Amino acid sequence: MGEEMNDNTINTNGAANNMGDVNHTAEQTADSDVKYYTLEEIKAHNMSKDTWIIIHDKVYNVTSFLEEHPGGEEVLVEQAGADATESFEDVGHSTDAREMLIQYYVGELHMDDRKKDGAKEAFITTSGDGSSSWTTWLIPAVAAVVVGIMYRYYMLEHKSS
Ligand code: HEM
Repeated sequence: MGEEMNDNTINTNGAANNMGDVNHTAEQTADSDVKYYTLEEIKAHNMSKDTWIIIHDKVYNVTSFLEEHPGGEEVLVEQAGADATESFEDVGHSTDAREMLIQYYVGELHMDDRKKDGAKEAFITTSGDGSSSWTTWLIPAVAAVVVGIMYRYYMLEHKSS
């Protein structure tokens, strides 16, 4: 659950997104044709000779980067043709790494293939938190009742002997 929340925060404020957007917007206004790729199209680039990955709904062709990747070629090929956002974020890549993304940018993930947006996930997370705060008082309350009962029994036994 912590991870989900973390992911949301990154989606909203993520340096990669913001930096990417700024740079890509400049490119886009120049020739104003952003390419949108469906998951189906991206999936075709799933081999070491031709490796595309998705990070935060942006599509990157990392074929030429495979051998340079400090984390190794294998991890990238494993994610080839798929969404690597979670693994990319799990590693906690540096700002330098995020800036490097720009040079491999080829387009955007098609709207229909994007996961439901952060707002909905945030809602689920929030309602999840609500139920966990409900359990946070219930558990100590039950524990207190049990301890109370045990104490009474102890006192009763202690009195009679
Ligand atoms: C185009 C996308 C990517 C770029 C530009 C990139 C770049 C980098 C860079 C520059 C580093 C050195 C450490 C740092 O500066 O953070 C690094 C390390 C690493 N990366 Fe990536 N990376 C990418 C994608 C991924 C993905 C998708 C994964 C996981 C599946 C991954 C796993 C790792 C690992 C395991 C390390 C080594 C961390 C360590 O040894 O401490 N990377 N990456």
